[in-house]
Amino acid sequence: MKVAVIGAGSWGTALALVLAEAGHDVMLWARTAEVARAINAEHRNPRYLSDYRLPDAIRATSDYAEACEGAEAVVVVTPSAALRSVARDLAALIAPDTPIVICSKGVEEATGLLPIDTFAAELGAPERLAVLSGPTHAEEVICRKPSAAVVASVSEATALFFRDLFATRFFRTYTSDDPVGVELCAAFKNVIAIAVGISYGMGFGDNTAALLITRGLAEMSRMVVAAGGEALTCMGLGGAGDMVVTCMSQHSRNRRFGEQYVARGLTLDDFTAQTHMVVEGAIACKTLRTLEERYGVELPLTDTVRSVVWEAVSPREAAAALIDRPLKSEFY
Ligand SMILES: NC(=O)C1=CN([C@@H]2O[C@H](COP(=O)(O)OP(=O)(O)OC[C@H]3O[C@@H](n4cnc5c(N)ncnc54)[C@H](O)[C@@H]3O)[C@@H](O)[C@H]2O)C=CC1
Ligand SMILES: O=C(CO)COP(=O)(O)O
Repeated sequence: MKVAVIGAGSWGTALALVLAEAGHDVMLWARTAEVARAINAEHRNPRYLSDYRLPDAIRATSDYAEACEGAEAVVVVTPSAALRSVARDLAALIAPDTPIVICSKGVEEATGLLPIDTFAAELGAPERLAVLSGPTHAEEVICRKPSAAVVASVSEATALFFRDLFATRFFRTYTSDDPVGVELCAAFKNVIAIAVGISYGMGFGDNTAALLITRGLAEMSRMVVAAGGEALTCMGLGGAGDMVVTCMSQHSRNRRFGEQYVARGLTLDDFTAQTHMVVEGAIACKTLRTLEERYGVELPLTDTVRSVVWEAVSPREAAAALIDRPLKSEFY
């Protein structure tokens, strides 16, 4: 099958490899002609995961029309902040029934919309839309370490289509009918990974990390249920699975941002300038506020991360405020 992958950062590059290994012809869209040229000439992405040779079945372009020409499926892997403009660009280039899967993790800042809803607002036809999420660091997928992801869609046929499109011996895929739950979990776990990173950066230990992860899962479930998703999704690959890997893995940018930047008084701009990578949790701690207000749920960890990253509250002050919260029952 001919598959267009939109976005040639770490995750787009790793997913292109998965799709090539699954036997598809992949056209990878990169933002710059220089990256596309290098992938075609040297079979390596010069900016991300550049140690790994990419299969010959992956070709690259910086031209949207060329990427989408003849595509039988579209895989979107840009930072979440770019999703609306990607949806607008794609609208004119792909057939109205071409299936699209979004692999970005975040919430739209201006509207509080989840990725599928942002796409549906531009393209209609939510049945052909899906999201893919899970505990899947690109750095491990690119060297074919066994990993698994969930594909969620309101349409069973679309979920099955993408499940089968990606499935390989090292990348196992499951389906879900709860895109809202999967998308919210994906946005949340990045915020909690920043909190865990800050906590380690302050010299706290594994107990504190487990406390943040578990209370983060409670916060995640409250929001998912309030938004119409299923609590069980929070126990799945896109929930607990991704929460654990993002909070504990050396590969996580969100955790690294918390541990090596926020805890040391450095900013998001410092991180971006040094790595050219996206820290979705730094944006999500702001964008989730819209949903917090819309659904009237309490998100103390998300609020705390936002206050430290954006409102100049010191990590020590923020930790003290959390510890001093009134004692209560665990689940009610
Ligand atoms: N890296 C990973 O292991 C995983 C990442 N993701 C998600 O995938 C999405 C993309 O992340 P990565 O591939 O890791 O990015 P990255 O941090 O490796 O690189 C950023 C990429 O975004 C591109 N970019 C920046 N602004 C853009 C714009 N306005 N329009 C189009 N492209 C733009 C850059 O050219 C670059 O290709 C994020 O939402 C992330 O949360 C999901 C699962 C795993
Ligand atoms: O989503 C991811 C792993 O599943 C990537 O997390 P980071 O963006 O923190 O690296």
